[in-house]
Amino acid sequence: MNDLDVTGLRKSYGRFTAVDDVGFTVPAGGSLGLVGESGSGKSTTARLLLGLERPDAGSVLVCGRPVAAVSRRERARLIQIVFQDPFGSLDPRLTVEDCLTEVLKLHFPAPSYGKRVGELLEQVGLGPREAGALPRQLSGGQRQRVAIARALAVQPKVLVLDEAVAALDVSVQAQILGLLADIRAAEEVSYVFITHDLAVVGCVADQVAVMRHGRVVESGPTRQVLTSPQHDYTRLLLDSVPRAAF
Ligand SMILES: Nc1ncnc2c1ncn2[C@@H]1O[C@H](COP(=O)(O)OP(=O)(O)OP(=O)(O)O)[C@@H](O)[C@H]1O
Repeated sequence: MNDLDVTGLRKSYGRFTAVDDVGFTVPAGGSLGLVGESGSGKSTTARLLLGLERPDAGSVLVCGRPVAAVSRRERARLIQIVFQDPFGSLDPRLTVEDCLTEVLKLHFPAPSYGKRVGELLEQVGLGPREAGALPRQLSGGQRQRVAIARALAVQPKVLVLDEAVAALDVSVQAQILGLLADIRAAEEVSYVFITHDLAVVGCVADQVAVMRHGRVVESGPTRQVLTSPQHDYTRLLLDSVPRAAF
């Protein structure tokens, strides 16, 4: 069974259609890059995947379950998202340890969460020093690691990363992408990488779907799409990549 089956998604705001007949699948443990320039409908698609907005048409199934029809709590166990700027999503008053404990308490009945918090921090390359820190005492890369740990704490089937490394400098980007690749190799989780950056896609995605004006204009295995693009728009995106990353 696929981790994610997306069919015929459509979302309009007034007369403007932001997402138009978008479909893709992600197999178990797979990784899909959803690319396109600003305004192409990527973030709207992300909100539809997460069930944060209802589509006008189409469906999102995570492991065969429709996200629109399950409870919020159950949905959180199916699909999680990490945003570009975790500052906005991390509670500034909670230490890293308290932030992770809070999520674990919501989803798992256990007398002690300390061990699991330690495991999660280790998984994202953080240790006891960061456990006691507040978000403002961490670097951007460390905060993003905390956001990833928090998302993984509920053991979701699918993790959506919406421009999750866009705000980081290139060396930290590479560290986080390497970390995500290691996590995928070790856990039963699949990724949807939403990005305008084809270099990111080249590093982490098995499959890629290229969006333009709310539609998927080209999709296929990443290497194939990056090395022999079929659509003019994909070629244009590739031509505008400033660095030789693939
Ligand atoms: N709530 C909304 N109301 C009206 N229009 C919206 C709304 N959300 C998105 N749009 C429009 O839908 C289009 C797609 O936006 P979206 O944020 O999905 O694009 P994107 O590819 O993620 O771009 P970016 O990378 O800049 O976030 C844009 O033209 C945007 O103005």
